[in-house]
Amino acid sequence: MRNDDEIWRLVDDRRPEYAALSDRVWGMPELCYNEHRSVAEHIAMLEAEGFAITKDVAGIPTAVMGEFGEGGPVIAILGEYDALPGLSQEAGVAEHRPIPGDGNGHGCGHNLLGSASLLAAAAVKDFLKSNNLPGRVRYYGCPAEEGGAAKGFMVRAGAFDDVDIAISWHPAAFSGVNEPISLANTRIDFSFIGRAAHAASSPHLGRSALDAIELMNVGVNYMREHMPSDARIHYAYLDAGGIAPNVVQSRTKVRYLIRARNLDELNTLVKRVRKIADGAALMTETTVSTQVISAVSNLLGNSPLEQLMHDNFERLGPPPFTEADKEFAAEIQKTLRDEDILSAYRRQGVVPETGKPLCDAIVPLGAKGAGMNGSTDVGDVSWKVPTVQARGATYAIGTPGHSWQVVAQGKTDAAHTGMVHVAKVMAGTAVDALRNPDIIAKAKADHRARTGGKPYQSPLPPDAKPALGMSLAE
Ligand SMILES: Nc1ccc(C(=O)N[C@@H](CCC(=O)O)C(=O)O)cc1
Repeated sequence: MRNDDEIWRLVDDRRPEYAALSDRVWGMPELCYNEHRSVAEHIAMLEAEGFAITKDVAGIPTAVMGEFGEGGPVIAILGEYDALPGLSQEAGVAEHRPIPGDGNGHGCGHNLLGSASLLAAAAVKDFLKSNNLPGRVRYYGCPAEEGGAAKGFMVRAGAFDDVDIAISWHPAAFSGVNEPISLANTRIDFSFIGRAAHAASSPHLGRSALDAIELMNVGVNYMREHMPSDARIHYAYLDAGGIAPNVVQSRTKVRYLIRARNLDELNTLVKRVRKIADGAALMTETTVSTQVISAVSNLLGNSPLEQLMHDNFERLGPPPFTEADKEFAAEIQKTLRDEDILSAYRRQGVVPETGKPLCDAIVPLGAKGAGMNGSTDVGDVSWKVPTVQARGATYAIGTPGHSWQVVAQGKTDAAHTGMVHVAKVMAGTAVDALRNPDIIAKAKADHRARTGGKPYQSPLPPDAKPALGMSLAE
């Protein structure tokens, strides 16, 4: 029997337990640093599997690490389990049907992300055991990917200092090695303080903190034409100053999310946004203070690991979706526009096909897609240690990210099949690296060449802390 067969069987055997874990986490969608029940599910599974468990990684109550093995290289497999606000949705239906409750939903598929990564780590554990191999496999349960930069705080606290390589994945419409392109970003809250006054009888005595935000937004809107074209700036009002139009708003808060190709471009933009905020405060005779909520680096690729993971994809073939899987995916596609589907192909750099609801091929390594204009805190792990990510098909082609359609497809057989499939790819990649130290040496050399040997620098200001217990709308 080939060893890669053994590792894949170790993954397959666990499908029922890990599909159930994913479904339970789907059913308790928790946000940014509030994933207490979800991490408890992951801890219970780590205990059942016999991992040595470290809780509260980096002082974060919803972060966990499980380790198995002795000596040898350290392979980290990264999982996530946070959900998104406003995306509550019934499972298995092809229409928008929110569930009564808190409104949260697994609109980025992190229920699958965490379960597949833990599944892969568990299979590698048993492989190490049965083959009596030196080496350590770790599962990192990472919270708050959606806006909390938890992995950045974990890296900064030293949680990856002795890791040799890191492996992760993300649910997607296509299967293949993830193109290692994402935007660096930071979230900064700007709080303005003015002076309240009767808006009709003494408006001249008031100084509007709401005007300050509006002028800041206008300033940033004018700046947009004069920034790198792939940079992004978004904002959300956290506090517009109250509901009374006849009171001059004295306190307001706006959250800015600023993104750029790399940290240098990001830092330049952040300085300009800060100047605009100061300008708005000057114009309105208000004061402004700021708090950095999160910051993440762009992704750094690693050619040897990408090749290794791609070889695993090729050996395994595409996920074995059934006719029933395709039928439901086709129902989901009826809720999408042709433009959604075409743009999904374009983003992958793959020639569009019609009448194909689910991925049935492996995206070629190096296919030139549009690049990811989103961000991920895996970026910070990737600057610290050689890192590779898969994308694993779990939903219909064209499904937009962060949508009710992702949530609706989060518990399907297709989702479970995609989860098991990508767990095999990750476990196979880990086992190949464990059995062949040369691969790890090559991955490290590639990493050194890309970073120029410069030690990792956190984009987080030294006084920034994980935004624990903070609701996203605070
Ligand atoms: N493979 C993926 C990784 C991240 C995301 C994503 O949507 N991330 C969020 C949060 C990123 C952050 O702020 O760190 C975003 O870009 O807005 C999507 C696909």
